[in-house]
Amino acid sequence: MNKASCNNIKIFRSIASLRQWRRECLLRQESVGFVPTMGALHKGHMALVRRSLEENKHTVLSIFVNPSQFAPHEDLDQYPRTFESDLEKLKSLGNGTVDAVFVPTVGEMYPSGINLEVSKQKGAFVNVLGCSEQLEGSRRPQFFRGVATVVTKLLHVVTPERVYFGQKDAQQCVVIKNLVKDLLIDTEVRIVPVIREANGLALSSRNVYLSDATKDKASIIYKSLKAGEEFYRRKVQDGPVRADDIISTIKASLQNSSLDYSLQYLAVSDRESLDDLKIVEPSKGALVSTALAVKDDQAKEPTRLLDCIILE
Ligand SMILES: Nc1ncnc2c1ncn2[C@@H]1O[C@H](COP(=O)(O)OP(=O)(O)OP(=O)(O)O)[C@@H](O)[C@H]1O
Ligand SMILES: CC(C)(CO)[C@@H](O)C(=O)[O-]
Ligand code: BAL
Repeated sequence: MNKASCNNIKIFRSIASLRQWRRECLLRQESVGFVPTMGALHKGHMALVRRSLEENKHTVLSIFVNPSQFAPHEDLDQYPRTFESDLEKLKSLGNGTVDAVFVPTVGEMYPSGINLEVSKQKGAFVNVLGCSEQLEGSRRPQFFRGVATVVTKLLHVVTPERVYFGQKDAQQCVVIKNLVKDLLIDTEVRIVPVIREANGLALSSRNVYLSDATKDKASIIYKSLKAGEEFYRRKVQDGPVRADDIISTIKASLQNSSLDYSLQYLAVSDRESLDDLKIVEPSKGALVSTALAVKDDQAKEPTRLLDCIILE
């Protein structure tokens, strides 16, 4: 069996070895929780792991930098790959850590091969229509097709009772919920709140591209979202609130900061359909999500930072 063990954490590098272990769990009627990641683990990932540990007998975490969600001009090659320190972080959780880490190869995950140019791709892909095109999708047109495809493959292999995603990637959560519903996949999707630095910056693997000074300045993103939320809370006492007024409040806060950024989108959306809202009704609430391309002297390319809050 292609399986290695590391302080009791099993490392599965092939689909067959993971499936064999999964079959044994099924025979013993033991539940499995699954945390898909692209590695470069941080406390945000650990929050997903902790939630899975609480709710399942076993937990599997996958590390796979999925090529099909990257456009040819994006950072697939530079994306941080830190397997040894990822494993150390998982081990440091102690006895209550993951049972297994699944690290498949690109060849096994894409038996027909994978080309980053969509027009040159062959084989089966999954599209979740209606919620993949706006927000992130407007900036990264092939992104959710890649995410939905790889998550479908991973769910076929792991067949977990529950799968865990972070609210930071708010649109991804909506896409995955619809994917699981529409393809009749037998797993429960669990969403875990955003984990942040003490200053409010959302943890993200791509934060490693930024200097400490820029990370400090980037904390204005969450502070600005919170300013929007406070504005909403004040106004909603008198009835529905105009989305444009929430957006203006957030933009004003961002513009008053020393962060060097260009705003890719800032939207107030329906929490389920992701449709743009003109008015936020207190009974329905809204998702406020944003992406900024942040410039840093240390990095050649701007770094895209995502964040969001839910208005309830
Ligand atoms: N700060 C966070 N709080 C909660 N969940 C998070 C956080 N950051 C990432 N996650 C979740 O961890 C899972 C794996 O994400 P991924 O490995 O892409 O890390 P990431 O930090 O989102 O990386 P990137 O910088 O590429 O966006 C996703 O479900 C993601 O939403
Ligand atoms: C869900 C995911 C692991 C699919 O590659 C990725 O998009 C991520 O880490 O958010
Ligand atoms: N967490 C999102 C993964 C990506 O940006 O590719």
